[in-house]
Amino acid sequence: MISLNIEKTFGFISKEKVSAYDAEVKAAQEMLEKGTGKGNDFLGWLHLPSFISKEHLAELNATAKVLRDNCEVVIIAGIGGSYLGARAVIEALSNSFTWLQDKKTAPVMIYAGHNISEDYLYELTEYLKDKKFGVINISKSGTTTETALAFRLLKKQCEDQRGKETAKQVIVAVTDAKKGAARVTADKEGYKTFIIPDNVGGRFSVLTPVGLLPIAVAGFDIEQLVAGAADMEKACGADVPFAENPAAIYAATRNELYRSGKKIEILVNFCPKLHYVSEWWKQLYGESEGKDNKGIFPASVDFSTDLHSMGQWIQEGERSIFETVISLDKVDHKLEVPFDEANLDGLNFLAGKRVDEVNKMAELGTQLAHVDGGVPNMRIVLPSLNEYNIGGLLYFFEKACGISGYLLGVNPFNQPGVEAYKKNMFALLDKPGYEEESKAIRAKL
Ligand SMILES: O=P(O)(O)OC[C@H]1O[C@](O)(CO)[C@@H](O)[C@@H]1O
Repeated sequence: MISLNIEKTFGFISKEKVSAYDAEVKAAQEMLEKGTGKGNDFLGWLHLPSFISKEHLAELNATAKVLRDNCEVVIIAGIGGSYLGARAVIEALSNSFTWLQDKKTAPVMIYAGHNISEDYLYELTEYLKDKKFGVINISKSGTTTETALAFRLLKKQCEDQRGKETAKQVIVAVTDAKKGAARVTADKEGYKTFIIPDNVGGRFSVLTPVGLLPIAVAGFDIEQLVAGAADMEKACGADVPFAENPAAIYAATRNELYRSGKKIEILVNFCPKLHYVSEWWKQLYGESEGKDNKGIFPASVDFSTDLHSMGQWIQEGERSIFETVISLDKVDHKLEVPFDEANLDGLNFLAGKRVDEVNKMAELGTQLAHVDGGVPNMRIVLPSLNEYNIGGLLYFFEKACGISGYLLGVNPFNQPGVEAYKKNMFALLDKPGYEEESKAIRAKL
């Protein structure tokens, strides 16, 4: 299970002030538990891990098997919360070069419906031309343009290449129980469907079929993922005292840092497999807290890579940032730096050391340098990359986000601001029903 260390924030904020959040956090936990806070119709994620049944997981695994048995490639069509959680888990647990390996143990997983790039979609459809592929179409609203557009292309291509009957076996929809175009299409075509519960918002949906189905298709153990989340649900429960509750401490510390003028939180990893965990986290916190002209700006970096690009800014730029490091304790493989007689590169001081030891010293050196440079540092220790630990990490962030949003005084479960670009785009594209907006926006051009 993960652990949290906030010692390296205490040169910037006081331990006493963080501890003083106890009452506020209790109130936030109570609002979540009793459903008395803002956005209380979207609390379905709160006890989701402990409610997921064996039968539900078996049904997901059975559908995953159909896709695994019948597809060389599976496209996950979705955007935001409808793909980031799945991608975060799959990339964290996969071999870094999985798609280049000759011996495949699972279909190649490809993501679409998260951009509107013509080149991306053209190149994808070209690649798929000789592939037996399937699609998981994921959209809670069922009407998101990026996803709907990609799915329209993929559905046609799948039917053209594999025939309508096979296409029905290898296209699965994850969407609302009743409404939206994705639901209408799935019902009409007779696709297997999974429901995204009404009371679970997109960014909190990784432990629904939105995340679980693609993760199972990729060959990972969704029972262990859910078990890790369920144990974290207990560890972060409302009955767990503040000082022992990692979600409470994380939420309190980041809010105290924010109140002290640290407006940007940078999520850091030293393992590229965690890149999409950060992408998922950015949506979770960005959409939940960035409203009412408030909110910590969630940013992320992959170290040590980005130490050579963003390192300068972090070390010496405006002191409005803090870092939260996901520190991977145990790596999966062993690789030692070889001894070289000639030592032309001068690296013999590392000979015999594990590559991970070098990485760990880079991590420690960075933490000390950044703290010295005025950047408060929190550290989340992830024991190793497996389903159980990742499940726990995801739930930890979700729970802390719910608490943190209430500490900030916003509704953490809506995202009204996302509509502005959509309205303008539809007006510019002359979508029926947007006639007035079209006129108004053209007048501005
Ligand atoms: O699942 P949907 O409805 O396609 O939405 C995808 C994403 O788009 C948003 O609704 C923003 O428009 C996110 O909150 C969500 O995760």
